[in-house]
Amino acid sequence: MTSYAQDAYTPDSRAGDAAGLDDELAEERRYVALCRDAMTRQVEDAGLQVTEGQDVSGDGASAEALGRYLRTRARDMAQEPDSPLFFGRLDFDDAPETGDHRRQRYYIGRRRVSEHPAAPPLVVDWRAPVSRTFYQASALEPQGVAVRRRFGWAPLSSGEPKDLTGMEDEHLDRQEDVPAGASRIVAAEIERPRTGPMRDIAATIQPEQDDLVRRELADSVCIQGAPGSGKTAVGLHRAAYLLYTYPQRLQRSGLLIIGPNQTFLRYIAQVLPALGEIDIAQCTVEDVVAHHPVQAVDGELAAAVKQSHRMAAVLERALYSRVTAVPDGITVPDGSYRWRVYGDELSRIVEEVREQAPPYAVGREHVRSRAVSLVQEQAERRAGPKNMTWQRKIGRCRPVAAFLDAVWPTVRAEEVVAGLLGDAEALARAADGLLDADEQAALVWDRPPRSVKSAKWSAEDLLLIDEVAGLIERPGSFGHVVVDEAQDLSPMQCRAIARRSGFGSLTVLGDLAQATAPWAARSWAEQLAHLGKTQGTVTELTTGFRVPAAVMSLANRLLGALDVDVPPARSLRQDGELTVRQVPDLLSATVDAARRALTQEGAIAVITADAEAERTAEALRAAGLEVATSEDVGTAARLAVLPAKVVKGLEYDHVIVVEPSAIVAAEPRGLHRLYVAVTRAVSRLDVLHADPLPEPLAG
Ligand SMILES: Nc1ncnc2c1ncn2[C@@H]1O[C@H](COP(=O)(O)OP(=O)(O)OP(=O)(O)O)[C@@H](O)[C@H]1O
Repeated sequence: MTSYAQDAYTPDSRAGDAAGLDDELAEERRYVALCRDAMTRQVEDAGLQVTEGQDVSGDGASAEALGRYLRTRARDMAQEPDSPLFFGRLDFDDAPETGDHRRQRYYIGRRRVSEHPAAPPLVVDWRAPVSRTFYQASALEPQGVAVRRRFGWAPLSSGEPKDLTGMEDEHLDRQEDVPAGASRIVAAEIERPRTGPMRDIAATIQPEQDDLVRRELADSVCIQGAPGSGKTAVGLHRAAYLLYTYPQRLQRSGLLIIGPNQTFLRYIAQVLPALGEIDIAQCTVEDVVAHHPVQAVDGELAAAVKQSHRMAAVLERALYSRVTAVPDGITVPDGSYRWRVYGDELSRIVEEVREQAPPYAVGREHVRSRAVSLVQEQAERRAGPKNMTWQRKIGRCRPVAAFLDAVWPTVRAEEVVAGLLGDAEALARAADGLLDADEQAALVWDRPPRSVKSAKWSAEDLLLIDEVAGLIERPGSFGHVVVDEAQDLSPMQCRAIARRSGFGSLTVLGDLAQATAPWAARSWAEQLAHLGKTQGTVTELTTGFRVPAAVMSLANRLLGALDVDVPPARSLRQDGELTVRQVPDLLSATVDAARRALTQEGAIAVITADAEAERTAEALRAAGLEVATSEDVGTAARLAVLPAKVVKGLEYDHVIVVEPSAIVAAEPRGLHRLYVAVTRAVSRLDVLHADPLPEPLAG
């Protein structure tokens, strides 16, 4: 049974029962008022704790962190006095077996609201265990729920804050539920105009999405999802869920979100704070390995080789080529004694440590301590027990240090990489059987720098440095890492992420059909192996929440030509418009299309081949239109002109794709790029072309 108070939507109508509905709505509004009061007190309390926080914490740094946290919380709450306090209600069946005939009732919202910390919540956090039922219960499996109520919030008039305006009930106890496609409240959320950055979907998470959001922390999950199927949304909500459910473990080890570029990170930046999570590291994979500024650009072949997994083996060989044969035995002075350790004994130590394959720096220390043990055995036989201070002294004495520096020298990652790129012979030795002659030639620097310090590194070099640094010393592992647009990661980028999640788990999000990088993944099994999580499970999402059916069918025609093992997507949305027009003058047609688009609500993107973006933006500006660029996505003018390379992950109400054949021709995986471009549209897609359309779209 669905009831909509403002705008009654009643398949099983209670027509004539409008008065009853109004009463119920009035009752719910009273509950809103109660929650608002409690919320106001929470804000005041948080403000108070800010002041007190500075006095109670132990040291300056933690006082600052605590103060910052509390201030942010107080600010968030203060900024949201009118935001919907809850979006759902669950009424559970009576429990006659316990003699309890009151219906247990829970309101579900983005954050917990209570009159004081120890009181039962007025609103339960969407991540709490009981909230799972809100997302999962169905007529087939009611899970004890009698009625699920969804609330609609909207401003009563324009400019007003949002108010409770409607509700939909599903009587699961009478086997009635409303499929997602038929729910007015879900439809309103999906079809709302997009302005500004991405928003959370806590109110309308679908059961298959909820399943993924709530997987356990230890599970590594990989989500292959059609465009607009909610991969990014699921990844961000999973991050928020994990932080709520495993606070201690994740506070210790941390949670990291990796996105494809800064434009994308700006676009998603608001979702986690809106869900109550602040201070979560969000960065690109380039940021992860940013040991130095990028000051050089590699040629195509050099870049491709450096991104390939074969490079990992080359680097490992190069690093361990520094571990050399033991010259001779050593003599260690110790007061009036001289201890002799023979070369074959030392060789055995080095060999055994090498076999154990610890990180390089740890290996060096193992060799040192085992050499000291050999000395210690002799010393103790002759002169009695030796303590730690003695061991440290022997470990640092000149003969032992010289032996170590000879057979297992300390080394910096930059030196190893520069040693390869600056020396064709060294590279040939390390790359023998792994890279062919052309590949090796592409890697060697034309003009080696005078010193490692003055080397100018490319983006790919930083990956090599990170790989070697990881062999020397393992970096700390995050408890969980969410990786978006993971189909585009190269094997070496995957390895950089694997090093940072070795003891943690991963949420891997992507779409093989949207893979545009030259080294992009062909299968998830392969990508998971590079990410160090072969045990990760792959789940498909095929229902699109963004792209209307008409646009999706155009995209599915492209999909057929992409040679990827991905099922066609279906859209939940029957609205939307698609036009494909051949025009004599692209620029003036683009200006006209943009003008028409501006007469409607929402955000508009003009997507062109990379080389055409600037010219197109100028033409629109010359026509008097205000135009944003990729730098101010989600913040400035409604109309943005974007090169095709930055639109991955973004969405716009109205998309104008200009000259598809130029987008396709601009790069080897141009058809994939076009697939990404056309699937950015939420409501309307205009395709403008002067040249013939690419093959799969023609005819
Ligand atoms: N359950 C849902 N309820 C309402 N909106 C949803 C839901 N799931 C996804 N959406 C919306 O659909 C749009 C697409 O979601 P999202 O960007 O997460 O998809 P995606 O799979 O990452 O897309 P792409 O592959 O194109 O990057 C977003 O506006 C998101 O808010």
